[in-house]
Amino acid sequence: MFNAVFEKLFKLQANGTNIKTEFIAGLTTFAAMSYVLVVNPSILSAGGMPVVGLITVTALAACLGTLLMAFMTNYPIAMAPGMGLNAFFAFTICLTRDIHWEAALGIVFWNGILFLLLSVTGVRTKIADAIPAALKIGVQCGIGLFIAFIGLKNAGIVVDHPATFLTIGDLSEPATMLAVVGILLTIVLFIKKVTGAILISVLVLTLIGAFIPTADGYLTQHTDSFVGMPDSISTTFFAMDLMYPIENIATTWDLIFALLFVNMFDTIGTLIGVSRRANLLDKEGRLPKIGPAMTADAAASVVGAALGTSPVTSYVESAAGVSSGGRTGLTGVFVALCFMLALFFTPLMKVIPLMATTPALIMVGILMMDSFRQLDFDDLTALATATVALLVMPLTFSISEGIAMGFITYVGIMVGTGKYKQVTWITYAMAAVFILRYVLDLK
Ligand SMILES: Nc1ncnc2[nH]cnc12
Repeated sequence: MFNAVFEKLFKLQANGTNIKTEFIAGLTTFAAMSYVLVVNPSILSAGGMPVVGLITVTALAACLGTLLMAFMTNYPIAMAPGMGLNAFFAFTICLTRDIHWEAALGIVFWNGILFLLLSVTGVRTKIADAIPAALKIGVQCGIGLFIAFIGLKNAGIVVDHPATFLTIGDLSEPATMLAVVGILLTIVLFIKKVTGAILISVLVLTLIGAFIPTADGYLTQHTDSFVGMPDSISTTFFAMDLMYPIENIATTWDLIFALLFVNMFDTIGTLIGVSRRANLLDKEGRLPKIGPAMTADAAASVVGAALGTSPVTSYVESAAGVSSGGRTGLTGVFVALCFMLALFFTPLMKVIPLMATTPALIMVGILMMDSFRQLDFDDLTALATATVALLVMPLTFSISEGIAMGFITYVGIMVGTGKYKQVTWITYAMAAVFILRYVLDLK
């Protein structure tokens, strides 16, 4: 019976998949992105939000956003409050600008509405189509490096350094060492074609972590109970101050614009990157349902603001599930279910160490790099454009900056080499907006 319903809703056969594959893909994507349940509350509370209930808010936002994407597009793309976007919310809007979190949620709401308007009017689709093919490859690989970098940072394998910015961490630390072992384990499992390799490694690392002592207990903290009722979200639910951004438009417009920019290009980059990996692009390299995908993404931010979190966005970690075979919205339905179930395991969720998710992130990074070979290495314009995007993303910790720099590089080279007639006006317009944004320092 389920077979028939799922077949009808998600066209499993036509997409070369089945319920079991989609189930494993859903678990894998969830495993790769589950850190959001721990990290998002800690970042939002750093901006002054009351921490109680934020795990519930994060899980609900991820669940609803992912379901929107699953049913509106049938793509295996999961959503959750985005990293980077949450940092912008907490550190720039709340702390630097001294705006109360309820007013900041109002800013997120209006950003979502504007985003929605751009999506339903098709402006965003035109923008996505204007991205040159080489830049799309650079974006996919750059996101791979970005996500691998998040993993390396979470595990302490790469740490900051006052003279060189970055350096190798202390690999004699048991947690860091375990992450390194986990990375190798994941790669070996993948080469051996073990189904659910990423998920297995997260679970193995969490288990081993329970036996590794640290200064304050064990790496995977021991807990008396694994299950419990979720915390209430009454403090943040519909707490957004919708009038603040309107009444203070002179001081909030640039924040709304910045959020809109980052959100839009994070989304475009992620959608293109993940769908390239899932072979969802058509012959011209375009994503057929990019319009509905963007609308779902924008609507999720509005829902997120109402629940009480920073913008909800398409997650690059979806590439983990795609790598284990996920091809349809059914993957997303399983991800959403996992988020719902995780709520009742809040005590258990709290003990999965951050570093246990590192191998998943590194593996996704490695897999996303493989499309670099599709680049025409004899075409220096393509190579330079893709390389700039690829480098800038991890180094600036931002998908958007990578896209911006890639656009500017591409247009700069085309104009400089006299091929300016081959560039579409919308690509020129995009490059102009990016240049203006840097010149006016609208970050
Ligand atoms: N901002 C973001 N965009 C895409 N994927 C993400 N995964 C975590 N944060 C993300």
